[in-house]
Amino acid sequence: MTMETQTAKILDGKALAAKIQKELAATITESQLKIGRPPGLAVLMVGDNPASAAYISNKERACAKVGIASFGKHFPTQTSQTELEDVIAELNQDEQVNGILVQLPLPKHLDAISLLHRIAPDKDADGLHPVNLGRLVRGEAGLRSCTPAGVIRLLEEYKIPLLGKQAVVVGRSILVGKPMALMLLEVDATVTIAHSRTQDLKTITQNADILIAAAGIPGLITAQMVKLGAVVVDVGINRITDSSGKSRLVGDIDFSTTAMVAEYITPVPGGIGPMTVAMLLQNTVSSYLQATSN
Ligand SMILES: Nc1nc2c(c(=O)[nH]1)N[C@@H](CN(C=O)c1ccc(C(=O)N[C@@H](CCC(=O)O)C(=O)O)cc1)CN2
Repeated sequence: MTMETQTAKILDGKALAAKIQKELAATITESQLKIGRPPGLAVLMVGDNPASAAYISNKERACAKVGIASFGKHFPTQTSQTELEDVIAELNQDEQVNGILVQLPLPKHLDAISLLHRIAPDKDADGLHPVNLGRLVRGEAGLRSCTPAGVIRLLEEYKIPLLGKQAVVVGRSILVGKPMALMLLEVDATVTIAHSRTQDLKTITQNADILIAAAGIPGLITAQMVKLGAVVVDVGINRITDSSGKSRLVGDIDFSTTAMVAEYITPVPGGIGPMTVAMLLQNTVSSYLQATSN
């Protein structure tokens, strides 16, 4: 009896993120000689969500690697909206700080959207301010949301054709799904957004040349839902505990079965997660170069 094995090629986000970080480090070394200081990124975290704390130390390590000064600001869970707004107002004025991000999710009593509105659009390292989202809608230059920008950059690196292709995005969050759909439109894909209320998801995903799963549901997409030869991108990052009691990361795509039908697939971990961090560093460096260009 022969065992069926993976046939899809891997879209290696970890390797591409390392390459981008190397390029950014070179840019920073060169620019710093003229500018006299490094780029700065402020990361605001509220509360003690262990996953958020891990993602932040990941971002801080990446900053240190490329030469970005990171200013971590950790606040207790009960911090008020006004206190955070005041901190953001100070950071907006601080010349050492070129990028500001608020780690999500926030504790329930805080209004994340209105905090994001307070970040100066040109320091919006996560690309989630309405001005930057508006620029994306209009196809203008601006800071792009990190995860979807990472998806596009990875597809471009592997020269995956997007023009005229049927792209399906499963998920409609402001962090990923909606900006992802707009970025796919920017490169002339034909885009469908599916979500939790979509009827007959399988019929829609089976039509996708490019399938982006960003629903936050472990294993939502199985091989039966994927067209033969499709390009499958997994944005989900879900920590699950398996039957042996071990905790591990899985995506929204059932990797082992889907890899038998797809042409390309992203792994979790090692796919879009590292690309998100690389795009955050890239946004911070572009804000720095823009702010110091006069
Ligand atoms: N303000 C933001 N909050 C959140 C974002 C975001 O982009 N901006 N995205 C996620 C979390 N996130 C970044 O903040 C993030 C998650 C995971 C990774 C990553 O590199 N994951 C690795 C695996 C790491 C592990 O072993 O745990 C991988 O996929 O290879 C990067 C960024 C929610 N909040």
